[in-house]
Amino acid sequence: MKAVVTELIWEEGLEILREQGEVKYDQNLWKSDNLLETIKDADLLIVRNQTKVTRELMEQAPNLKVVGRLGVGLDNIDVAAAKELNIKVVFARNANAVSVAEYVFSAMFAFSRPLEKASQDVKKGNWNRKLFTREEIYGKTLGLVGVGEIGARLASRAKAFGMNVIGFDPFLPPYELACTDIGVCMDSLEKVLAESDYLSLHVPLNDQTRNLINRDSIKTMKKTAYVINTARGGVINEDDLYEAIKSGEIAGAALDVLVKEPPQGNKLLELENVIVTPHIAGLTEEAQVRTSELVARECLKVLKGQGSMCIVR
Ligand SMILES: NC(=O)c1ccc[n+]([C@@H]2O[C@H](COP(=O)([O-])OP(=O)(O)OC[C@H]3O[C@@H](n4cnc5c(N)ncnc54)[C@H](O)[C@@H]3O)[C@@H](O)[C@H]2O)c1
Ligand SMILES: O=C(O)CC[C@@H](O)C(=O)O
Repeated sequence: MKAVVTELIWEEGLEILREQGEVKYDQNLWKSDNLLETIKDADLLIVRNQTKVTRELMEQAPNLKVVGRLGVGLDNIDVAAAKELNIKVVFARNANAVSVAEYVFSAMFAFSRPLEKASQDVKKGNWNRKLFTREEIYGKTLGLVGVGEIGARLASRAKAFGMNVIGFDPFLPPYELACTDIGVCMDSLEKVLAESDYLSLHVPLNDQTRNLINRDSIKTMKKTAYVINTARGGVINEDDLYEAIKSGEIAGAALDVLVKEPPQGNKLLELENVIVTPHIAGLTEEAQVRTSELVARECLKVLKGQGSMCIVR
C-alpha cells in the first residue's frame, strides 16, 4: 500500500498509516510541482482543504482507490468524478464538530464580553468600565443555518447558556423531531434571519449555498445582529457584508473562512467590528488527533474492502 499525504496531518494518523505500508508525507506537496509524480502510483491520497482533487489529478493516479479528507468540507474534491472513477471519498465525520461549536462561543463572547479589548485598554493605562459594559448572551436568539453535526452541538451548548435557538435546514427530516431532540426550533430562512441576534452558518459550500448571505438577506436582519461564519467564505457575499457592516445595517461579523485564503486586499479586514481568524475553528489538538486517526483508520478499512461510515455517499 502506498499512501500520499499532501497537507498537514497529526503524527497519530501517520503512525497508523505507516504500520500498513509506504507513506509519502509532505505538508507542502499540494502546491509543489512534484504532486503528480508523487501520486502516480498511490493507492491512497490524504488531503486537507488546499489540495484541489480534480478529475485530472485523480486520473493521473490509476491505482488510486481512496481519497481521505482530513476534515468535513468537500468543496475542494470533485466527488462526482471520484464516483465515476470508482474512487471512494472518506471524510472526518463529526471529528471537529465540538471544536467548531466552541469557536462559535468564543466569537459570541468576543462581541458580548470583549475581554481581550478591555484588557488591552487597561494595559494602556485606562479604566473604562462604562465603555466595556455590554450584554448577556442569556435570552438572546442564536440562528443556525445548517443544523448538522456542528449545528446540533452548538445548539445543545447554547441551550445550556439560556439562549433561544432557531434553525433553518431544509434537509433535516422531520422538523418536529429536530425541535424536540436538540432544542432547536426549525423555521424558514426568512424567520431565522429576521430573529437572530447571532447568526451562525454551518452549511457546505455548493451551488445552493453560494452567496446565501447577501445584500437582500442582510437587509432583513436586526441592526444589532452579528454574523459568524465558520462554514466557507463563499456562503457570504463579502462585498455585500462589507457594505452592510460599514453602513450599520448589522453590528459585525466573525469570519473564520474567507473566499480567498489567505486574504488579499479584502476590505472586510479594515473594519473594527469584523473579527477574522485563519481558518482555525476546527484546529484544536483534540480534533486533529481525532481527525488524523479516524481518516487513517477508515481509509485503510476501505482499502481492505471493509466499508466505512465515513464514505461520502
Ligand atoms: N472552519 C472550520 O474549521 C470548519 C470545520 C468543520 C466544518 N466546516 C464547514 O462547516 C460545514 C458544516 O459542517 P458539519 O460537520 O456540520 O456538516 P454536516 O454535513 O453535518 O451539516 C451540514 C448541514 O447543512 C445542511 N444544509 C445543506 N444545504 C443546506 C442549505 N442550502 N440550507 C440549509 N441547510 C443546508 C445539511 O442538511 C446538514 O444538516 C462543512 O461543510 C464545512 O464547510 C468548517
Ligand atoms: O482542512 C482544514 O484544516 C479545515 C477543516 C474544515 O474547514 C473542515 O471542513 O473540516
